[in-house]
Amino acid sequence: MNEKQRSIILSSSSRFPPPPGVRLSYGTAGFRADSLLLESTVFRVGILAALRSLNTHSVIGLMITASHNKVSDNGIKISDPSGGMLSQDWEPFADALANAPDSQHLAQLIDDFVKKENIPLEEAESAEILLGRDTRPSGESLLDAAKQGIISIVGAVAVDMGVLTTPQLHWMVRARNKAMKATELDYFNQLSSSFRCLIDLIPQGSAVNKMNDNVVVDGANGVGGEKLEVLKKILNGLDMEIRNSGKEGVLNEGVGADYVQKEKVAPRGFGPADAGIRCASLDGDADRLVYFSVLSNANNKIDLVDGDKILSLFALFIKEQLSTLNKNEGDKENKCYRPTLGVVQTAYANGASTDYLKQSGLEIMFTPTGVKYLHEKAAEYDIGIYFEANGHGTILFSEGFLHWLDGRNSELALTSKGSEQHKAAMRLLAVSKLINQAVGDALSGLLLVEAILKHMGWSIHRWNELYHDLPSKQLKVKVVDRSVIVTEKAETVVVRPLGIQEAINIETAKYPRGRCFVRPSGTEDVVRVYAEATTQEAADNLASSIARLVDQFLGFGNS
Ligand SMILES: CC(=O)N[C@H]1[C@@H](OP(=O)(O)O)O[C@H](CO)[C@@H](O)[C@@H]1O
Ligand SMILES: [Mg+2]
Repeated sequence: MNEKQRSIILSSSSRFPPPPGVRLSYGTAGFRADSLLLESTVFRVGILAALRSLNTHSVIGLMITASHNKVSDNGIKISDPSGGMLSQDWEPFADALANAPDSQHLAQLIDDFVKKENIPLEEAESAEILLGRDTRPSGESLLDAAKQGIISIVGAVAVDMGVLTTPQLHWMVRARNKAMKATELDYFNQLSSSFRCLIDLIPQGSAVNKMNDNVVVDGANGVGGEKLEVLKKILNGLDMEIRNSGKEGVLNEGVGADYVQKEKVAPRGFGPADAGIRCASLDGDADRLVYFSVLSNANNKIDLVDGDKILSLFALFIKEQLSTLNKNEGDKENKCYRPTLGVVQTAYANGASTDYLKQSGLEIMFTPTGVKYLHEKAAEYDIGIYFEANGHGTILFSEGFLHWLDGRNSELALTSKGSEQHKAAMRLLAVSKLINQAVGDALSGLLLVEAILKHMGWSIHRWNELYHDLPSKQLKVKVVDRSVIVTEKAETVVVRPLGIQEAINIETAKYPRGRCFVRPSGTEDVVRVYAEATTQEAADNLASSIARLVDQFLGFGNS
């Protein structure tokens, strides 16, 4: 890099010194920490985003959020040109930048990296970064730090898109890079028109009643609730009530998808009066969605309808539409394209969901935890559906399949307009527009669930009855150094330290249908334990005994 560029980086970075003694890592979903520690990291990620934009000759996104974490935390993550997560081979550079001890080291790192990757710094006027933030109070000043980082690469442009959900920002980045309309209004219009299309295609006589019509949504006191209020105004055909939309109440405190899924209780603002009603919960940046219904016998207990069940509903619907589309076309090879359909889960998927999906004839793949892995795998199919149990997921359609489907749809419109086949083609096209192709999106996921339930004429109870979850339990164990745990087989087997897995196997074998695995968290300084068994008591006991084992092998020796 030239002297001018170098001196700009040196002087601007000296205004954002890193907090002493803090080591940050890009982790499962970007950098996350107490917001007071993040200014320097965010500034440096701004630089990285500008370099990434130059390197890919595309628009890059930068989102300031800590999702479901407490309001005093914040974080930053990057959207790649496709709208997906930052390419994993840049993560070590992100880590190195964030942890450079001073401006000199930082400038040197950048210089080395620019040379190594052949980044055309002299073309910086073509770098453009879209910035978004959630509703956290620290967001504004952190966004400013990110801007300072971006503009310290001479010529790079930062565009502040304001308060957004994480999936909205990813959607915009993807749309911009495909030269499509990319404003927030375009996003809302695409969602509402494709939703309307699915509603208009609902078979006559589907059992609809008032109870089935109404959905109540917990907005986690965050950006999702706020945006849903806007979407609701332009939506047609959905009776929706939004609570915890952030006007009062603290972000993620006793509310939101993470709380509902982990604690299995109703969020604040919901109670016995809601018994039987279909309810949904978003997380703090609206990329996760779970459903629930409040049980009448108090204690705020709920029936949880988690990401696995959303996945099952989507898979069922897609499979049904595909088989309708391909009906009677057995001998006409050219018309009958058999797209590959795959489902992607992690080890946290409830075993009952995996059994159900297998019995339904679906191909299931497992990846390690973290959307970046699931997304990558799902993209290998013509239609790839992925979900984490916690409610993050989406449906990906390959360009090739969409191209074929478009053609088939036009053909059917001419030869058999309004036929079942034609409707199936239109539904699949509408789903591909409704569901976010960049990342899991609670807003678009919610609309798709609502449309499918209406299509099937199902209540939340009917949906929940698809299969019965096996009782499960999750625990966290603090250990001395969680990075010593190395896992294989999509995190289901510990290969290091030696001996742990054998001990886990012996313990698990004591429980009928017992399943258990441990892995180091990518977002918290803990080891997570997951156990499943035929009764809640057995799952609890299995989880506790494995947690003790982990502590014996790796902990501080308290057990
Ligand atoms: C068990 C669990 O829910 N893990 C979450 C959590 O990751 P951990 O690596 O387990 O901390 O946060 C990730 C990012 O939000 C999410 O992708 C993942 O599913
Ligand atoms: Mg989130």
